[in-house]
Amino acid sequence: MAQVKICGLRRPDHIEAAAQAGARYVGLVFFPKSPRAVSVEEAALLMQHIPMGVAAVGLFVNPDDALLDQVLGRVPLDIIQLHGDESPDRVAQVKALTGLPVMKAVGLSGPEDLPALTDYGLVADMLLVDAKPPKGADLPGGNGLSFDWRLLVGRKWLRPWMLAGGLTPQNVAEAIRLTGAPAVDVSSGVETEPGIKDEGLIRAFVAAAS
Ligand SMILES: O=C(O)c1ccccc1NCC(=O)[C@H](O)[C@H](O)COP(=O)(O)O
Repeated sequence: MAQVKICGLRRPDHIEAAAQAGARYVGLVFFPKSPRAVSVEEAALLMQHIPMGVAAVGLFVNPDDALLDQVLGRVPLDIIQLHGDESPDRVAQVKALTGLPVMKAVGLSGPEDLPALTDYGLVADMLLVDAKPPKGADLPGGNGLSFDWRLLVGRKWLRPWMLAGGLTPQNVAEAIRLTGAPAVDVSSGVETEPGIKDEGLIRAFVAAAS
């Protein structure tokens, strides 16, 4: 039914499990405050376990040019995911600087947040439609929170998009049915605790989404 991205992978065996299960994207988090963060060295090693046909997505939060250069000098990512407060202009700059497709995360909590998807659709290559983090949250994503999927019913954007936020093996099929999402992204829903992925949950999620 939908393509799957498993985000926040930190172990080679989990990357291999995700790929074998049929995930089309794996996410590596370059945000030090995250329990899923990887160093540049760790990421370079993890890349060796990502097979052809599976896209490596690097997740950044308000990265400066130096961080992007440093990571891309060692880690041949396929897609840059921007998950901070990056403006549309900054999205365009990152595309130009890196030469890579950029996926911009947009947090939703109500209809007032929907216009941002149109704005970013003009510059980003892909959109990640996520739940808006709670005020004061430590992380701008990966909080295991969902939003009201009915906000998305009947809507279309200029770019390919993924649905994220509080998805689990139990609810992902219903989320896809309701929203028509062509792709889905998960982190907390395939973990036993923050940052600790579970192979069985990864397999169950991909099976439920596909
Ligand atoms: O996962 C993180 O730790 C993270 C940290 C900082 C910014 C974004 C982060 N994750 C974003 C993702 O791509 C998640 O997959 C997405 O927000 C859904 O997360 P979840 O609700 O936990 O499945």
